[in-house]
Amino acid sequence: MFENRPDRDAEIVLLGRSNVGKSTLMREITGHDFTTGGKPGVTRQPNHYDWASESFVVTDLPGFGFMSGVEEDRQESIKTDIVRYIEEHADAILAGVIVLDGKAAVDIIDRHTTEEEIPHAVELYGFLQELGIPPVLAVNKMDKVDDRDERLGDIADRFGLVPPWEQWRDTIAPITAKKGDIDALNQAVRVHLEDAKRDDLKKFF
Ligand SMILES: Nc1nc2c(ncn2[C@@H]2O[C@H](COP(=O)(O)OP(=O)(O)OP(=O)(O)O)[C@@H](O)[C@H]2O)c(=O)[nH]1
Ligand SMILES: [Mg+2]
Repeated sequence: MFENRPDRDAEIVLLGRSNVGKSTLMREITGHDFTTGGKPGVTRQPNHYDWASESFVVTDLPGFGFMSGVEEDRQESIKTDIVRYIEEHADAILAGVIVLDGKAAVDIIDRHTTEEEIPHAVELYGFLQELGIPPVLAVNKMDKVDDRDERLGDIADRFGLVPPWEQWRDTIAPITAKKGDIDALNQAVRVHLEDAKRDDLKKFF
């Protein structure tokens, strides 16, 4: 179980498969350097960044899905811990940012869509909605995507959002975290902070 969460009454969480760029995005949001790496499974415990003055914390959760050198049981238990964490702190969480690799996401989702299986990211999206947490899809690594609108339209479709993707700017945010281009995400998060009547936190995004 994850146990190092600071006691704060407002939170934004970053979720997503390993290696999609969660910790890189965390660095861009907070200005603080978190360990990032080329190998999946770098982050094993949540990274929390909190502002004492505002009772606000941003949390970079460990990646789920395939992690090199991590046993399957361990991967399953990380997933269970993530689900429990979200359930436990649902009242505080004002948005759940699901980070996707813009270039790989559609293929990964399609590969895992069968009669018995829902892809993790899609499952997580529905899970957040059930708990009343607004999900935001941060479509990262857009620097590697050439057919931008088509790709974003496919991603919208896979999450049950009717294309064109531009109708869903509160939910779909194309970004390139590595280059600090995260404006679309900041805008989406600000909308949800406003909805939660937490305009005081908009200055962080
Ligand atoms: N091309 C490109 N690469 C990126 C971008 N953002 C992150 N990366 C790279 O993707 C790799 C993984 O980034 P991390 O931030 O460590 O990913 P993570 O999701 O935290 O990974 P885990 O901790 O393993 O779950 C690193 O090599 C980053 O430099 C981006 O916008 N574009
Ligand atoms: Mg990480």
